Amino acid sequence: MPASPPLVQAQQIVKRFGALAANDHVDLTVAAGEIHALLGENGAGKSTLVKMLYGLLQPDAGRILWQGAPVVLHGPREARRLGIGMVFQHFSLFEAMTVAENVALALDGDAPLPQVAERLAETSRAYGLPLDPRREVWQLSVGERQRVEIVRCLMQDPRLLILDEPTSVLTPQEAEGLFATLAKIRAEGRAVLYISHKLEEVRRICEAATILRHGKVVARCDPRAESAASLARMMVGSTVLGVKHEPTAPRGKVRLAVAGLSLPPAEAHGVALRDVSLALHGGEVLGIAGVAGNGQDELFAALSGERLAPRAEAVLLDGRPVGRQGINARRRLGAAFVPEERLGHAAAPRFPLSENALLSGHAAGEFLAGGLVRRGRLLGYVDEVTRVFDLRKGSRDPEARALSGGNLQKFTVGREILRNPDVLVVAQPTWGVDAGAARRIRQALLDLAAEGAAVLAISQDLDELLEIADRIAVMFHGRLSAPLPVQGLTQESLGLLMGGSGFPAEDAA
Ligand SMILES: Nc1ncnc2c1ncn2[C@@H]1O[C@H](COP(=O)(O)OP(=O)(O)OP(=O)(O)O)[C@@H](O)[C@H]1O
Repeated sequence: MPASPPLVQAQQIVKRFGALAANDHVDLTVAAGEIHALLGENGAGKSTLVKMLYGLLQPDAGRILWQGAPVVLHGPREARRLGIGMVFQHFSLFEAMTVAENVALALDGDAPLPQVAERLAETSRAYGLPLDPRREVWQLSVGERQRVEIVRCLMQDPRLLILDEPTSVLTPQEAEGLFATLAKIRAEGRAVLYISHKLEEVRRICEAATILRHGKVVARCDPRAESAASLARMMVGSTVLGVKHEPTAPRGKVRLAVAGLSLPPAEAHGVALRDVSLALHGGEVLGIAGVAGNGQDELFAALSGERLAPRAEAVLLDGRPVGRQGINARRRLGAAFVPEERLGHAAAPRFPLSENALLSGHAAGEFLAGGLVRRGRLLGYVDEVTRVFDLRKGSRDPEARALSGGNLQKFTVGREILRNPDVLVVAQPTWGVDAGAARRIRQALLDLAAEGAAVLAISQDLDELLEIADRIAVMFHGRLSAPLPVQGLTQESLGLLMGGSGFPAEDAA
């Protein structure tokens, strides 16, 4: 009996953006019942390839075979009809609508809402992805939003599920839940094409991998037989080293202080900040750990001035009370901020990088002369961020949305670090960047601190915090623990704190 053809094959796919070959004769084969990793540096061409498999982009050359037969996918609807589903890095949910309404909107067909809600509840139960169909999306944590996207995709009964960096914003526990779901999907004979920069998890859950570099396939392997280091080497083409860091006790003067800050939730179901205090010293990296949705976003907003404190003295920058001042005033005093969401919050998608640099730099008078924008300096600044953070992009000053996710992350972090701030508050500094770029960003944060700046890093990546922080504090239900020296901490001890141990009993209830 002839063997059945692979579920999907891409053969000699070429995709160009101007002069740049984002995919250069790429071959990829995914079998049914396989979790197949698609690996590569930021900008290697992974998203471009999967967008073609999902009908969002058309190849310039090459062909796609579905169960052995050539297909031309003019759009996602055609891809879905074949049995291809995709969950993107950037979510596409309407905040003001309920989970069920969002799902109903995306389904091809016009099933009545109660029926959709019922199927949704069934699917979420069957795959261990708990969701309440009646909740509005703005109330959901990042992890819950991703669940909505995955369940919505599964409701279309895909044979191939494409996941673009699904765990980059998940806690370890949420990621474990997702792996259990993927195991179930595989056991049903479905295939998963899995894009991730987290090489340890790729080794754990994937049985095949295709590795891209500069748009070309450079290797295929069984990740289970590799180490994270050997996978990184194949991706980057050279050995990726760790950062240089000797954690120390705080020595410099206090540059950022928060004193007894309480803030009601910004929205009906948001998190209240409760009596938060911290003192961040020059020369120090303070890590903030916590399960998503425990007040980290609210803390970021209060530190940046996007939300004002009730009292000016609740937030001090180099001793100056700034609690009642907005983000630009705080920038003028030497602070810089990198929010978690890079497209929409950290960067305006349709603005070129130069204008995005102006957006955060103008407050401190950078790039301006006599009220006019100094365009040459702005472009020079984009060039510098590009050089120092190794941005890969198709032109000198593209729109933010034309950058690959990881490259935009490098830009939004690099833009602030190169301003040499005295205080840097950064959320998820290496979200979605490859191993080499993560090392570069982490080292740059450490170098900034070594020069006397105070760095506060909010991150869900405990390995990252253990690598770069001098002290780590944990957020739970809007409270912040006392910071602990990193030397005595482990994943496990942090995990316990993140679950509420050591916090007042009424919080853990
Ligand atoms: N619409 C576009 N216009 C111009 N260039 C683009 C466009 N989309 C992607 N590119 C470029 O194509 C290259 C490949 O991008 P792609 O998003 O496929 O990379 P990736 O491997 O998914 O990266 P990451 O890990 O950062 O998500 C990048 O250099 C990117 O700047």
